[in-house]
Amino acid sequence: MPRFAANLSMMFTEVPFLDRFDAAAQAGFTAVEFLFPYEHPAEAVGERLKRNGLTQALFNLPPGDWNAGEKGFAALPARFADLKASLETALPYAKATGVKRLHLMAGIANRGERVAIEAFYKSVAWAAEFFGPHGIDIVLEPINSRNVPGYFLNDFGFARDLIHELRLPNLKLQFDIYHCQIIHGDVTMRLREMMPIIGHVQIASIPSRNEPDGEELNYPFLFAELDRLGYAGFVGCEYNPRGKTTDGLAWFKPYAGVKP
Ligand SMILES: O=C(O)[C@@H](O)C(=O)CO
Ligand SMILES: [Mg+2]
Repeated sequence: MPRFAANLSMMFTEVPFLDRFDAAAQAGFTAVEFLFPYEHPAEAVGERLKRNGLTQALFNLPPGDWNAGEKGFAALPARFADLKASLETALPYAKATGVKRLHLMAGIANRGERVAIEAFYKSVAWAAEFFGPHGIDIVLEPINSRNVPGYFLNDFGFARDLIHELRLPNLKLQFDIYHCQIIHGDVTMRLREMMPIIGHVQIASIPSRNEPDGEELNYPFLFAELDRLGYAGFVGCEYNPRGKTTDGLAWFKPYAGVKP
């Protein structure tokens, strides 16, 4: 049975960020993820997590100025110093939460340019080697160009090849099913092919990015497929609830309370 993690950047936004841990636990989640914790002290985040007996499944490394449109800088050659600094910023949050995987965002850059590709390889290797001694994986997530125009990493095949080429034991793929369906389709066959390198999975309905209970994909089939494939990681619920978060959790009822 999949182990679901509530995404606290998108779910339970009816309450302030730190209160979302309590709300997720009350709803039956045993794990959480979110995009960025950096506006809050690391100790406060860790305290909410532990108070609720939650496991931190994932969060993202600092992306730069998100409100100005930055989406990370791993593929931006001129931003390598920022990349290195961002790893130091994230480390206390990783320690406070005990997270075992961090998402490194690529940034807005042209994958047709060699300098961007070289910068990305260099940043990915640096980040993985930085966090390896801490027992933390770096995960890379292809993101569709409809949601994030110009995003460097918008192809699952490119991410797979890079992971195979770099051969770093703590470098994995973040397989967001929502993005995969929009970019390529053929989700089940891609899950089967890429399972050995998948470090994290995320879900949402397609195309609306709401609860995984309808529209284009048959999620009960995909959840069973993850089990058939022996996937033991987390499944992040990265969706925008249609209404109140708890009103949209009927799909989750059979899975509530599953221990990580
Ligand atoms: O799919 C997404 O958008 C997220 O997983 C993310 O990390 C970047 O926004
Ligand atoms: Mg995602």
